[in-house]
Amino acid sequence: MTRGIVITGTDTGIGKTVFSAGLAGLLDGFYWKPVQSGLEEETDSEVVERLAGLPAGRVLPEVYRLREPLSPHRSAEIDGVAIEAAKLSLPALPGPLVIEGAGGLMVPLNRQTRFIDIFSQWRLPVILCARTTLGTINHALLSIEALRARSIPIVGIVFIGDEMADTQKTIAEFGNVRQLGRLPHLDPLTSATLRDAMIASFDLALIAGGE
Ligand SMILES: Nc1ncnc2c1ncn2[C@@H]1O[C@H](COP(=O)(O)OP(=O)(O)OP(=O)(O)O)[C@@H](O)[C@H]1O
Ligand SMILES: C[C@H](N)[C@H](N)CCCCCC(=O)O
Ligand SMILES: [Mg+2]
Repeated sequence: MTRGIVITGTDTGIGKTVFSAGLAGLLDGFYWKPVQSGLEEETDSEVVERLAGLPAGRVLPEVYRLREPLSPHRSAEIDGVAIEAAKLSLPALPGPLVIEGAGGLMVPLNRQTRFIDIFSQWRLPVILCARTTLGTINHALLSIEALRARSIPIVGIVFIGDEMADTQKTIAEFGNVRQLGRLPHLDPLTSATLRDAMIASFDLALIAGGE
């Protein structure tokens, strides 16, 4: 297993946190959301604590907790906080770490740095999460191109939602990426249904094997 894996996505609100919770649970690992914007609703770390089924202490504290549910750069400005990339250094841990960004790759942390710049420094393998609904081909292929332009290793793509066989195949072919699996919409979404769906939908060896 690699020491860490970055979960990014084509957009915000597509299911990165739910997939990250499932993956951290499956790996019996740790979860880290370094920058959380939006504190009024359940935070991503709290969602993972609820869904991953991990023992206490496996969800690391965020480095930045920003009040407004906006792009982190703006949320930080409103809170009077300057996000410093140097503070987002990788923690050393005794097990695999699942790291979630916020939104997609080009989301800014401040007026100079975007998530993709940090991912590029970390040099960790990345899993790209994508919706299956219309519009996703463009978002997914642009995201893959941006990762490749920076030589960021791509483990593969995870789809979230109802099966769209041609869409998934088209992205995998044009993007030259592996399809790691598809997490269906779960109702109810609980720790148990998520764990069962993760086991049924993903081959851990494929994910843990890296690029
Ligand atoms: N597989 C799923 N089954 C049921 N509901 C889901 C699933 N995936 C995501 N959701 C729901 O969709 C919403 C958005 O998901 P999630 O918070 O994981 O998105 P995200 O990509 O992490 O967003 P952000 O960019 O804010 O971190 C949540 O309400 C979540 O419970
Ligand atoms: C508030 C939201 N849930 C995320 N935490 C942040 C998403 C930032 C998206 C910015 C953008 O691409 O316009
Ligand atoms: Mg999230």
